[in-house]
Amino acid sequence: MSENPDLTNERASGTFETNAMAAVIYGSEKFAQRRREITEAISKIPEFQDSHPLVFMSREEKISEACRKLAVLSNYWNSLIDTSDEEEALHLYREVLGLEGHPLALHETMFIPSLIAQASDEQQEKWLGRAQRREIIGCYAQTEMGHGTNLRALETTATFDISTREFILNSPTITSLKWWPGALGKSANWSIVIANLIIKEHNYGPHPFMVQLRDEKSHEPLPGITVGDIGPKMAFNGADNGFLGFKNYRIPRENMLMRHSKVTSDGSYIKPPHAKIGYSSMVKVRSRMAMDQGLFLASALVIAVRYSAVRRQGYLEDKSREVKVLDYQTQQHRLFPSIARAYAFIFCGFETIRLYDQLLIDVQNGNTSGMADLHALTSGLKSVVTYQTGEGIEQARMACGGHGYSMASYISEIYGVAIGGCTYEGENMVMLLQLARYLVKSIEMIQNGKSRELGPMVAYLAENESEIDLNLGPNEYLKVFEYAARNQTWRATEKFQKLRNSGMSNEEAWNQASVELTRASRLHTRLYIMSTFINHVGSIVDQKVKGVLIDLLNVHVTYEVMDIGIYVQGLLSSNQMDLIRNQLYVSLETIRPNAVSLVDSFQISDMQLRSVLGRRDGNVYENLFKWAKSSPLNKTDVLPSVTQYLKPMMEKSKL
Ligand SMILES: CCCCC/C=C\C/C=C\C/C=C\CC/C=C/C(=O)SCCNC(=O)CCNC(=O)[C@H](O)C(C)(C)COP(=O)(O)OP(=O)(O)OC[C@H]1O[C@@H](n2cnc3c(N)ncnc32)[C@H](O)[C@@H]1OP(=O)(O)O
Ligand SMILES: Cc1cc2nc3c(=O)[nH]c(=O)nc-3n(C[C@H](O)[C@H](O)[C@H](O)COP(=O)(O)OP(=O)(O)OC[C@H]3O[C@@H](n4cnc5c(N)ncnc54)[C@H](O)[C@@H]3O)c2cc1C
Repeated sequence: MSENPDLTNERASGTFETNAMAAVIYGSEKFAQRRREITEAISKIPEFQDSHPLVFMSREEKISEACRKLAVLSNYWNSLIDTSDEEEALHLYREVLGLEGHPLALHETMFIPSLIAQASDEQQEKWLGRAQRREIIGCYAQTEMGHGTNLRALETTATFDISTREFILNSPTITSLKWWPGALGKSANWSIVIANLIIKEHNYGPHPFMVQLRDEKSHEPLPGITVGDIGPKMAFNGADNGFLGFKNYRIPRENMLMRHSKVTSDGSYIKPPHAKIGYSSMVKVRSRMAMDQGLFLASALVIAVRYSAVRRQGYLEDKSREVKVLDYQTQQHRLFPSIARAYAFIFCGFETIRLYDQLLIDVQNGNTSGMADLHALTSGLKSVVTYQTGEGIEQARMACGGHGYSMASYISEIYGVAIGGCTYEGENMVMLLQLARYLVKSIEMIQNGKSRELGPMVAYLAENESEIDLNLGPNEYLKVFEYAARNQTWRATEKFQKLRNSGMSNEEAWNQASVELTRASRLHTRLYIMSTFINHVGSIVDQKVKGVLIDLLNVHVTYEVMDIGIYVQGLLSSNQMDLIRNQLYVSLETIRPNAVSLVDSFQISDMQLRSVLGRRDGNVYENLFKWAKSSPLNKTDVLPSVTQYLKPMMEKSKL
């Protein structure tokens, strides 16, 4: 069937090449090209198609479908991608497995990275190759039923038995059961388990251990292990998040991951070079989250923008033809700032992935000095992007009206998966407070006359306000954001200090200042996102692409500043606020002809989108009808439940 002419016209009105934009989004022409090649190759392999729409499947069917595709994938793996390239691998996974989770998700995102970061060279020799060849399937078991945030209160123990040189793992209480780890329930046969290291009755706190859970031949749980699935979730139902308990389960001493902390055979403990080095797998995932969430948001926007360009409802001036809903200013205001955020998140994502890779090298070379900075940055970023992604996806759903609420849009699934990110890898509020610790310390450095020692990301906290001339462009908006973040950080810090100086304990003062502190963290992070966006656009060579991204940046800076209006009242007059508001409306109009091309540029395939509304060809209505007819409820005209219950009820009522 040919493309919907409304979309053809939209594409014709774009002022740039989507392939050139994709090269900017994905960091290089080479990778953007590789993504297309991988997508193209996959589309020719029929076994990769869903056997029927995932949304009509039970959990068991979804998991089985994911396993089926993984088995097929293992035959093609080496021919489809450069296996040493993590981004290619992740693209392949997204295309084939989608976003609902699968048995290898944690294997790739946490198990292998933990082995790389935490296992000694000998341990890597033993396990890493096996994991990379997928001879074993691993997961990351840290969270317990009773504790996820407060890692110091984890209850699982790994007690060193000097006589046998083994660790004995135990789950002493119900609340100590590992609870949530992805792929633990039914798929993984090995796990990195975080347990308290106990030697001669001294608790050295949480450490990572490599633990075999299931027999490699029968896949049956090993004696001493209780393991299973935790049941259905809001989303991610293609994943078997699990529970895990240990009863006097013994593992060799060599199974404690010993790149950094060590236990010798006589039971001596060797400290790591940094107390939190064992938390690096979390930092790794957090450093990926801006990118992953940017892509979730992008997916919802591809759907909503394409659909809004073919959905006609109501009239503007021309009463002879209904208007595309994308032409309503309210629709543009609902969608376009989110397009800008999706771009901004992806740009930040590439930056934090690069920073993590660098940190990994530094740490392997004994330099841990960058850990605190990256922990603070990624803590704030994961919190802000997950929250704003959730907001943006929900707006995208509403922008699709009634059909947005149907699973045919697939937006609800994207939403459910994306907002999981507000919780996993550290609950958002908790992570904002981690960043706040860093910001408060920075203010204390300024107060102690050490401004010169501040890192580049917090140097603005020591600066004075300057005059703002909004006609000068994005950098002036950055100054507005700096003002807001600086003011809020000082205010929150001073509140905390005042409470503490009044005699309150440090903890209680912190608690009573914490809402204000989280606000400071959000503003600081949004400033970082904006400045990364501005820097990125500044570096673009293709002038057509650059021109459109400047327009998108204008949407971003004006929308973001309007959104934090309350924090800039002392800086901007109401006339200046009006000016910004009007600039935002102008920017929405400017970007309108490029809206479809901007979302096309994400190059997210129909196979991955799984959305009837977001189809690239825009042929929504006929496919919506086809999709509804394929619902299992429509297999028969009369359901057994009608025959069994409703008919007798109606007949009884007639009497
Ligand atoms: C393969 C294809 C898949 C496709 C991929 C696509 C998309 C992705 C989609 C899905 C992913 C799927 C599933 C997600 C998997 C999820 C996994 C998990 O959730 S794993 C579990 C994660 N758990 C957490 O994040 C726990 C959160 N809690 C913590 O991190 C810590 O407990 C907390 C809150 C930081 C406090 O730690 P604690 O030990 O109590 O700290 P202290 O108070 O003793 O000390 C605090 C000081 O330590 C510094 N600190 C803390 N963490 C770090 C760190 N990581 N690095 C450096 N420094 C750290 C902290 O700043 C304090 O320093 P100061 O005292 O202020 O100097
Ligand atoms: C989809 C999904 C996948 C997951 N995958 C894994 C996995 O593979 N492996 C794994 O180990 N775990 C996994 N988890 C668990 C996840 O990491 C934890 O749920 C998460 O870290 C939050 O911890 P919690 O559940 O203990 O929340 P809680 O800490 O109980 O949070 C409850 C409330 O208390 C507040 N709170 C808690 N502490 C503080 C504080 N100090 N200050 C202020 N407020 C506070 C929080 O902000 C929140 O509002 C997953 C979770 C989900 C949802």
